[in-house]
Amino acid sequence: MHPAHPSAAHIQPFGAVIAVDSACRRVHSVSANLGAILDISLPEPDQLSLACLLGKRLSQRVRRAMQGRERLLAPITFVRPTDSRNVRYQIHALRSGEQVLVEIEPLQALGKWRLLGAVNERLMQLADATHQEALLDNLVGAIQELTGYDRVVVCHFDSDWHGFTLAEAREGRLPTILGQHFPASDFPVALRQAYERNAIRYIQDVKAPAVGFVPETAAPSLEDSLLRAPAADRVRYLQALEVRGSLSLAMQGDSGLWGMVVCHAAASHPTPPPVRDAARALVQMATQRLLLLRARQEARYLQRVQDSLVLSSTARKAPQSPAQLLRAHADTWMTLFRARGVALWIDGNTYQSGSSPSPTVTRQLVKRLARAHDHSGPWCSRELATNPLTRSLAMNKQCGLLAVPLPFSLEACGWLLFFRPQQVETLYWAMQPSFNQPSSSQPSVLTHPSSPAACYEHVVGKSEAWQRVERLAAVDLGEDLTLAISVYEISKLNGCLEQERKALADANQRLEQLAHFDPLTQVWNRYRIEQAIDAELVAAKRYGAQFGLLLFDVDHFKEINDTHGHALGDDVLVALARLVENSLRGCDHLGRWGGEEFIVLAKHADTEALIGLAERLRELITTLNVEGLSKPLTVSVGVTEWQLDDSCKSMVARADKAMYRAKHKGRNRVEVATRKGS
Ligand SMILES: Nc1nc2c(ncn2[C@@H]2O[C@H](COP(=O)(O)OP(=O)(O)OP(=O)(O)O)[C@@H](O)[C@H]2O)c(=O)[nH]1
Repeated sequence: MHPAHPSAAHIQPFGAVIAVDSACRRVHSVSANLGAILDISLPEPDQLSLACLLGKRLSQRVRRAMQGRERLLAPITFVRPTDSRNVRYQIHALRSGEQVLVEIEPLQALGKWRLLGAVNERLMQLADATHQEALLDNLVGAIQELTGYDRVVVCHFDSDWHGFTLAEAREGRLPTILGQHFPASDFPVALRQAYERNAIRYIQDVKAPAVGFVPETAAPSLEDSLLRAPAADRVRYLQALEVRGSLSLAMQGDSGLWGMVVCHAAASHPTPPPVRDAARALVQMATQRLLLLRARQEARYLQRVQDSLVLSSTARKAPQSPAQLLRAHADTWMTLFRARGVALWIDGNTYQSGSSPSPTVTRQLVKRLARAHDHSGPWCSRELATNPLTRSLAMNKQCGLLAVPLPFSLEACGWLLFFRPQQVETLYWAMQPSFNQPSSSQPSVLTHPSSPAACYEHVVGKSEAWQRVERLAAVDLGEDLTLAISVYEISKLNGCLEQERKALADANQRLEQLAHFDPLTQVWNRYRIEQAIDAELVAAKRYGAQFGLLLFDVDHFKEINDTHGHALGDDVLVALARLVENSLRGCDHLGRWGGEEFIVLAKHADTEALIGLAERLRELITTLNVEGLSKPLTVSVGVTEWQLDDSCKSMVARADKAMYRAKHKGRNRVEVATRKGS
């Protein structure tokens, strides 16, 4: 809406400018209309000082107010009597390079209190607005009413600096431009910066003849002057919009220019300084309110994302794998981030949902991101087909990407990837964009010009833009996911450790079984019964406890094997061991000494008790019934009691001798070892 070029040193005729040195004393040049505006005749400029133009007191006041300042904090008003009446003026001053520009504007009489009342009422309404739409409608309505312009719009800048009219109030003399776009070339960087220094631009009448400076050679730079005359291309531009008078007010967001309030009039439209200031106050209030509403909206969105971050809290109780996480949450995430596809890339594995590229393409994409993206924040693009990082990847269905690194450790990184499809957007341009200087951001495809001053363009190859708040929320989600997946990995490792621990315990148990038990009969083996005898010997020596051994051997076992087979022989040994073991006291132990020989370790027993036990066992064994066995089973038993200085070997040897004696004496009997070991 505003061509960029600063005007040459000309001002608009409704005010006058005095260019003085930086100390506000010596006059360098004055606008040619100064005499007419102040109703005085001017001497030659090189004879002039600010004091002789404004009077000593006023010039001193200006000098003091400008000390150490870039511009006056508040305008200074003064009254000058002329022949017919007193004329009120307003002075504004600002520095421009090495000079100070003193701008003088006559003030028309205004219904001051009426203005204040109207502004106050509107300020209250703006402060109460609860939605952006209502707020902006209120704002344009208030400014239109206050200033009387034919058309007042709010124009918001998108991420490409194209302007878009969001709200409009009209009196009917100019056509609507609501919902239309203005190309970024209308708002070049220099102009945007100028709005940061001076929030108001005002053109009373584009057709008014511009006023030069005297002497022309000393004309100042008027870049930030409110009085500056519009440059020729701006005049053409406004005329193309059928606009003669314009007032623009910047809306400064927290990260630069959010938008502008632009007032247009079809005819010359004098707007007195107090009205401009009141309009500016309304815009500032509305901008503050807007920022607050947006901050609240963002906070609500972030809260929704936070509410979806149940992962880290539930993760500890029931850790989920990346695939499970994606299955459970992909739909919620896609809704929150307005995405059609989501993918997780973790440790070389891809998990995806919705419209995402193939795992191979995802792998390539992640590799490139890891190489090119050098900080921990998110990476995003809405034009994957033209972005140098992604243009050679086959992602036809995906047009926009928001990629968040998941920092698992210094070496390992995963990625959370959101994909958006192309969104064909129709931009309604307020006038033929080619009207202005061509620029890279100028739309290239234009179709169906519906009128000389309006046309529309289909913008292809772009997804919806990723909002700042979405990028912030994605980082939150990324951190939460990193935590949840780490918890899962740790619990998986713990699970493996637990499995290994159990396997080790099982192996130890098997080893213990092998080391201590006879594999056929499952009673103690020779090694274990020897251990038990040794332990008992220690106890006996220390406490003098009585104990003894019964060594028994199956009679004619070879015959059983030979007659019925080795397998039945085995069955006999198993049945015999079971029978004897079950008949023993809990403190006594049975062990297989080897072949068909067994030992009973009988505790707290003297010779008499040992003999009793041996006889009981011998008789019991004759009752053993093994299927297939034709004759009753008998054993020969050697009994020995513990003697001082005994060892396991000596005790077993004595029992063995006694047992052989039993064999020799006819088998199926009990023999007690003598003290000497015979
Ligand atoms: N089925 C089976 N036979 C075994 C096992 N261990 C040893 N034998 C057999 O037991 C038999 C023992 O025979 P011998 O030592 O001649 O004694 P015996 O036939 O019992 O005769 P006496 O002891 O003199 O009554 C041998 O044939 C061994 O092969 C075993 O675990 N299973």
